[in-house]
Order: sequence, then structure tokens, then C-alpha cells
Amino acid sequence: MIADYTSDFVYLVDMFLIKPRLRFTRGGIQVKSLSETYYHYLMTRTFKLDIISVLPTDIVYIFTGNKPILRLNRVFRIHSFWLLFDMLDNSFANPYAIRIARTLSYMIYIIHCNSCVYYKLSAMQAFGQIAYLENGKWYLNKWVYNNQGNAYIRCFYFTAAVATSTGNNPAPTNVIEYIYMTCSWMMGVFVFALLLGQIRDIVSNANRNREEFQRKMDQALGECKKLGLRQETTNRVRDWFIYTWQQQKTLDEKKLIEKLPLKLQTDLALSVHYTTLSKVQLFQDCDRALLRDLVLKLRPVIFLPGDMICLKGDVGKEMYIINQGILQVVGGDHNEKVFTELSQGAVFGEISLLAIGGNNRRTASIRAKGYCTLFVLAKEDLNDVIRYYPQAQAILKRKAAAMLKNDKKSDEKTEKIKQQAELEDRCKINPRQVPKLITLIANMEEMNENKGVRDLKKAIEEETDKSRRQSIYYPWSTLQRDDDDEEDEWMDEDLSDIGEDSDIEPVNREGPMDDDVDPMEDIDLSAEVPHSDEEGDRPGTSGTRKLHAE
Ligand SMILES: Nc1ncnc2c1ncn2[C@@H]1O[C@@H]2COP(=O)(O)O[C@H]2[C@H]1O
Repeated sequence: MIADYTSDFVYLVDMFLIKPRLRFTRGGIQVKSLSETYYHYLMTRTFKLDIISVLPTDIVYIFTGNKPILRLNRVFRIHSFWLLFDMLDNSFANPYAIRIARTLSYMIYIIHCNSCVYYKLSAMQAFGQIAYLENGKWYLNKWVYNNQGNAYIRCFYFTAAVATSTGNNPAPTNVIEYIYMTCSWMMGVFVFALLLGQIRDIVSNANRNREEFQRKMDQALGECKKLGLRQETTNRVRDWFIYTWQQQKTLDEKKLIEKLPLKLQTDLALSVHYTTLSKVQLFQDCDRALLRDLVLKLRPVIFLPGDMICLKGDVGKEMYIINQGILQVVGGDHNEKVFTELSQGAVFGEISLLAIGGNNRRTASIRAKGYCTLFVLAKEDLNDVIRYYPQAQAILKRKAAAMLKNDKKSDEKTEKIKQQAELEDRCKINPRQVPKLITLIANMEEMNENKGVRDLKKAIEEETDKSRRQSIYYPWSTLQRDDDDEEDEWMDEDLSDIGEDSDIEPVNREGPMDDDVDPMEDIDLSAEVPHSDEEGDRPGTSGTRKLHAE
């Protein structure tokens, strides 16, 4: 009784609150207005059937007692059952469970009806209390339900066992029982076999993708083994399959949407990859239509950690957009130098594709840092699309050219630093050291009261001081100790003697001069002294060359 009236309550809620709100389409347009949906429901056949199904026919119980057959009109609700499953099927991303539930509920319903019949037959035979005669002996009817325990569960169990032919069923004792058993077995063989078959199909459909993937992976790994590839390579193939499955649950993402109309495919691809594409600077600056045209040409590809996506010097045939993961721009003999890292939304490979540097060779090598998903755009596809968008073409070229220029600059800078370091290493002379010859001349002239030269000496002292201070901060300066020694040397010298004898050649005090080199030739104080401030940290090559001459 509780179950009966709870169901009645649910039927009423469905009639007054749910069904009248269901949207419908009129002339291809979906109607959402409540008044219209209510009116639409009242006009349908469904409404009439719903009314019949909730008619309180069980009021007759007052006169007849509890007779569930009087509620038979509830059967008219069966369309609600189908409607519910259709709606669930359409709204779930993975409807296999819903389909299995529907098929199982058919089976349960059939068993339910059958157990009702069994109960009725048992009741008609006084639940086995009427004895019957067989071969001259009287027996109690063991086939019927004996009215012990929970009637519904006992009858349901008996019917389920008969229908699925799994139970050790008692033998029927009369014609009616024989007919019942025959019908039950027939139903078991045909209807149940059909329903169970349906469940098997649903389950195998749900697993079809997974099985196909597994088959392809096994095939590929089998090929690796046949070809005698190294275990490491085989492991990478396996890794690739597993990561691809985890990421997209299919090996060919495009295959899933190719049945859809082009417009829908584009919308779908745009919405799925929106996060990545919205980060691509190029698309932000360009015509939105370019993005729509390009999106279907993008092919997702997965790379494993350490994979080289392109190598410097290779011919560029594709460009890439990073969907997921981090990639490194690398260089050096063994790609050991990492120049920069690229992440989601970054574009690379366009320089050689557009032959911006004058040829179609890759200007850098790119390596996957971890697992990466990239969109690949083939040269022909890019050309196909971009020729209709000259503005985008210009932006792409401008950006690539700027990047190329930057790369060149940093290459030159690296080269310069390298040369400089080599030179310093060879000379072993602090380039900031002020030539001693100049110091000597300045000292002598000061004694002769020459103001210009006195200033010059002051400047030299300041510079020497600064040089010493700076060299503390530059560990690459190899002559820190020599400097101090030499400086101490000339600081300790008594220059007053020199002033008294103006005939003495200042050069002789510093030791013999190289005949071929004119010590004044390369010395340019205006360049040497203020240079230290202007150039900042690193000495220029010219300074080193001058000192070398000295
Ligand atoms: N310094 C850099 N920063 C970011 N990307 C770069 C840098 N240098 C080169 N690339 C990219 O690496 C790609 C290598 O192939 P391409 O020369 O076709 O195009 C190149 C650029 O897209």
C-alpha cells in the first residue's frame, strides 16, 4: 500500500510540475515560455493517458477490500518510463549505464508480472494445502507457493529461477502449472536471451574504443619486437600509447567529429581548444575568421619527455602551437644549452616555414621537457589559409623576423663574450691598468709645474683606484694580484729624483721598449679613462689590444 501511494504521489508531481515544463519545438524554434509549455502539455495525448492512469479506481476497495487489480489503469503510465530513459540517454555523456539500467528494468518488470501470476495460481490452489492423487497416492502440492515468509520475495525468486532456467524447479502437478512453466521457459529462452544479448552489446560498445586502442597498441608493440628494436624504444612507444589514451581516449580525435557538418566541427574544435587558442598572440592580433579557418587544419600530436620536435638546420615543413606542456629551445653541441622555455599558447617553427631568414631551415632545435600536446599545422595548410589574410601574413612575418633578429643579436653577443674571454686569457693583463709610460710622463711633467699634466696624473690615479675597486667585483679578472703588486711598485718609487734630472729618458725607467711598437700609437686616454664608466662591467677589446701593445 505504501509503495502504491508513493507512486501515486510521484505521478501527480510529474503531471503538475514536470511534464508541463518540458520544452518543445514549433516551426524549428524551441518554445520555453511556461504558459505555452503548459498549454502544449494539456493538448497532448500524453496528458489524457496521464489522467487515466491516476484515476482513483482503488476507491472501490471500500466495497471490495484490497484488490490490486483495480489499480491496473496505472499501466497507462508506461510512456513516462520510456520518456524518462530517453531523456537520461540524451543528457548523459556516457549513456551506457542508462541503457543497461533500462534493459534490466524490462527484465525485472517481466519477472514481477510473472511472479504476480504465480502468486495468484498458488492462492487459487490454497497455497498447496489441497492434496492431489498420483499413482494411487495422495501428495501435497509442492509446486505452489506455500504462503510462508515474504510472499513477494518468495514468488519473485521462484519466477526468476524459472525464467532464467537456473533453479532446480519443482515439477508442475496440473495442466495450469504445466502451461505456466512452459510459458516461463519460452519467455526465458526468447525474451531474456534477447535482453541479455542487448546488455552484452551495450557493454561491448562501451568498451569498443578501449579494445580497439588495446589492439592497436599490442600490434605496434609486436612490430617493435619483430623489428628487434631496443627495449628503451619499445618502452617509449608504450608510453606514447598510454599517455595518448589518458589524454584523449582515442587514437584519432578527428575521427570522432568527422561525421558532423563542417560548421559544427569548427565550433566544436574551437570550443574544445579555446583555452589554448585564446593564448596564441598571433590569433589575438589577427582576423577572427583566420582562427576559424585554421582550427580544423590543426592536428593534435603528443610528444614524450626528451623528444626532439625539430632540429636546427632541418627543412621546416610544419609549425606548432603548444596545447599542453613545456618545450625548450636548445643549442650547443649536444643540445645541452637551454635558451628559453615555451609553454601553452606559444607558436614555433614558423621562421623556416615562411622562409623569413632567407631559407627554409630550422633556426633552433626544440625539445619536449615533459609530456606535451601540440597542434601541428602543415606548410600547405598554412599557405592555403593565410593567402586570404594578408594582414595576418604580415604580422606572422614581422614577429618571426623580430625573433630571428633577437636570436642573431644574442648569438653575436655570445660570440663577442667568448672572444673577449679568450683574449683576456691569452694576455693575462688587466685591461684597466693604466700604461706605466703615461704615469711616468705625468709625474715628470708635474715636477715641471705643468698643470695640464698634473690633471692628467690625477685622472690616472683615480682610474687606477677605480680599476682596483672594480676588479674586486669581477672574479673573471685574472690579474687582480699582479695589479696590486705593480701599483705598489710605482707608488713606492721616489719620483723626485726624476724631476731633478730632466735628461733622463722616462722610457728607460720602465725597461727597454719594443722597437716595433710606438707606445703612444694606440693610447687614447680620452677613450681609456672615461670608458670604464660608460662601458660598465666588461672591458672592450680595444683596451686589451692597447695593453697588449704596451
Ligand atoms: N629565442 C627564441 N625564443 C623562442 N622561440 C624561438 C627562439 N628561437 C627560435 N625559436 C623558434 O624555434 C623554431 C625553430 O624552427 P624555425 O626556425 O622554423 O622557427 C623557430 C622559432 O619559432
